[in-house]
Amino acid sequence: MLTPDTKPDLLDRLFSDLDLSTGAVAAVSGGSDSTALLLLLKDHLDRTAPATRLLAVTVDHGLRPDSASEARLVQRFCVERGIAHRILSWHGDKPATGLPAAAREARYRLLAEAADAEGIKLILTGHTADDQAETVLMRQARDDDGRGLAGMAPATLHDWRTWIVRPLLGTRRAALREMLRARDISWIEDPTNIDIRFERPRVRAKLGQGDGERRMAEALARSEQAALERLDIGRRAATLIDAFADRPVPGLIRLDRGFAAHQDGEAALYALRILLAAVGGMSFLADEARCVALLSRLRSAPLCATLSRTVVDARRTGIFLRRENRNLPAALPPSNNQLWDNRRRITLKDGPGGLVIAPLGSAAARQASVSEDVPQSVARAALAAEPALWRGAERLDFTGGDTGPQAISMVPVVAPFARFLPSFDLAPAVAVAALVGAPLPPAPPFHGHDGERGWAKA
Ligand SMILES: Nc1ncnc2c1ncn2[C@@H]1O[C@H](COP(=O)(O)OP(=O)(O)OP(=O)(O)O)[C@@H](O)[C@H]1O
Repeated sequence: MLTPDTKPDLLDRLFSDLDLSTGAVAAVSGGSDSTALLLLLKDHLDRTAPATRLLAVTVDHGLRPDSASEARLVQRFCVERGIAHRILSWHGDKPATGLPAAAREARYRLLAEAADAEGIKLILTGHTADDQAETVLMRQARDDDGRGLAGMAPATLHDWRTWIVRPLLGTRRAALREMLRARDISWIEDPTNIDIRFERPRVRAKLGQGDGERRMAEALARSEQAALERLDIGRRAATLIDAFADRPVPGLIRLDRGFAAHQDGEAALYALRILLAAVGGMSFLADEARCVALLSRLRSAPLCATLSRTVVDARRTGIFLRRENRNLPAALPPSNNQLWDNRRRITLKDGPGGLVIAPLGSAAARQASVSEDVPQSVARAALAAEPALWRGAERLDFTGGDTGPQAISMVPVVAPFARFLPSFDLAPAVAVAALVGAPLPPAPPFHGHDGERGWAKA
């Protein structure tokens, strides 16, 4: 446990696993945990690698009257210690519902942009064991499918490019605060952290009473177990995806019929949930109970069903998955780093140049040449829902790529993990990436433990 007189080598263990070669962005709100993170990291770097670039970033969400002055306090704190610091403000529209989730998305986007601008590949946050226990208890209360009980992953890949790491996830908040007090350092108390109108502060308050310590220890033990299980089932699902799935034409996944009858039914179920989300362009895995029913029907008869925006067409020759042809995005000019239908990432070097992206459509798909070993109607229906670039009525290269002076790419993504990929799910994410033609994700930023953390395949 961390105490004020904790030996440097023990402290260093928090960071010694990390590949800090491109530098680090520390996400610092000014609260106790992220202030402690910044100080510990600075100490570690001063001792072990003083030339490493360290940038502290504070996001001003503009949601509380004091947020701007608090950000400036953090700035002063950093300047006094010779730490580079930036304040980034969340401008865009603030939604009336789902505000915390929108704030979180914006925060990570801004942090990733700051890292990108400096060529830094790593963001560190101050999430603690206390945060982890709260997260697990909240998810448990929601009758989660069990995956969520793993809590926060030690690392999460943002936008398939920047790793967010949580080095303090095994450290208690009280220990960090003790360390700060011993150094005579104060921190900002965010009033929303004790506002019991919100769920997390309510859970936090309960953990501070009576048998709170025991409940916290139980929640942490449960999350460790759930994390191991999630890694394990992810690896088994990845093995099945590798063995049973291929992509005969863009937008179409074929599963060998043996997939549905595989003896590792649990892994087949997990693989199916991931594949349905990937094909349908969904951020969430397909519903577990409905997939159980679907898998069992797939074992016996031919069928055609729709789940998670994906048409499941099971025939004698295979189980075919394709994006349903409803509710596809309307024709729109492409914009940079946009996710199209949550299935393609658009990268635009110049302006849209009068181009629009729209589904290929069935008329054009009918003219496409399709390999003989796939049912033609199925292949064409899949192609019709794929994105194409148009200039007026003229269709350009429908798979994207360079279009004359315009450089546009429309690279496949692994929908459920395109924005956030928890390290727990790395193995199936890599398997689906290889399947749909998405680039492989960057390896997690840990020395020597890649296999253990799920980077088992690439
Ligand atoms: N406004 C912000 N600017 C930069 N980073 C932030 C901001 N808000 C949160 N974070 C990062 O996310 C982590 C978890 O956020 P959370 O909201 O749980 O913490 P907090 O109460 O704001 O502050 P702390 O974790 O520092 O006590 C923080 O430790 C910090 O690394």
